[in-house]
Amino acid sequence: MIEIHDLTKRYGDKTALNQLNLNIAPGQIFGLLGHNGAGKSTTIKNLVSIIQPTSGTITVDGLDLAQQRLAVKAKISYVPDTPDIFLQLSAMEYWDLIAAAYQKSEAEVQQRRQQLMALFDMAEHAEEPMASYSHGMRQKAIVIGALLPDPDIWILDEPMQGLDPQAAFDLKNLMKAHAAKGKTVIFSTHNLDTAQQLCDQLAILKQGQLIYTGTVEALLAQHPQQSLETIYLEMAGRPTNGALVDAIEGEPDE
Ligand SMILES: Nc1ncnc2c1ncn2[C@@H]1O[C@H](COP(=O)(O)OP(=O)(O)OP(=O)(O)O)[C@@H](O)[C@H]1O
Repeated sequence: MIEIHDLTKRYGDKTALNQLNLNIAPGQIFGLLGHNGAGKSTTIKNLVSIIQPTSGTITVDGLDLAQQRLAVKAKISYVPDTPDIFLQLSAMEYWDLIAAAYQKSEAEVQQRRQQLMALFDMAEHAEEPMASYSHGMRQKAIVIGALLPDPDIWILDEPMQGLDPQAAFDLKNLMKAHAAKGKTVIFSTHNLDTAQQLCDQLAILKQGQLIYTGTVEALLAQHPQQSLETIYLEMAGRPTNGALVDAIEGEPDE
C-alpha cells in the first residue's frame, strides 16, 4: 500500500502540488491525469524520491520514504518523463546498470531481458548507442530497463509516449498482468482512452490540486450520458474557446 499524506511541493513561489492525499492499494493500475503543468510528474518524482517534498509524507508498505529511502526505492521501478538519458550507453549497457542498481545477477535477469527485447523488437539494436536511436526506440529501452528488475511497484511517467501501436499494446498487457499478480502500477497519461482501458483507479490533478480520485466507472456514473473526454475537460480544463481559434485561423472561405 502506498500512502501519500498532505504532499506539497513548492518551487520558489510556485506551488506545483498542494496537500495531495492518495492511497494506492496493491493489485491496482492507478492513473494520473491532468493538463500540462497539473503536477503529475511532480507527484511521480516525489514517489520515486528524485525530488523531496516541501511538506507531507509518503509511506510504502509502512516504510516512510524520507526515513528508509533505499528500502523503498528497491520496491519501485521508474520510467521517467523523458527517454533522453544515458545516451552515450548502449541499451544493453543501460540495462546492465539497472540490473546492478537492483542487485540482480546476470543469471537472474538474462531470461527476462531476452523476453523483453523480443517483445519490443529491440534485440537487433541492443548494442548500439542510445544516441543513435529514434525517440520511440529510446522509450522502449527505458521501458525495458524499468520492467527488467521486476519490482512490486512500477511507476511510469507517460510510458506510451512515442511507442508504436504494437509496443503500446504489449506494454498495456504487461501492466495489466503485473497488477493481476497483486502488484502495483502507477502511470500518468494524456490519453483518455488508455486511462479508460487500464485504470482501476485514477486521480485527476488541476494546478496542483486533486480534483477527483476514484474509479472511471464512478466518474462516468456521476455524469450520465457524457463521455470521459467531456467530463475530464469540464473538470480539468477551461471552456473551449472557439472565438480564439477563429481569430487565429480566420473565418473559412466561402
Ligand atoms: N524544476 C522545476 N522548477 C520550477 N518549476 C517546476 C519544476 N518542475 C516543475 N515545475 C512546475 O511545477 C508545475 C507542475 O509540473 P509537472 O511537471 O509536475 O506537470 P505535469 O502534470 O507532469 O505536466 P506535463 O503534462 O506537461 O508533463 C508546473 O507549473 C511546472 O512549471
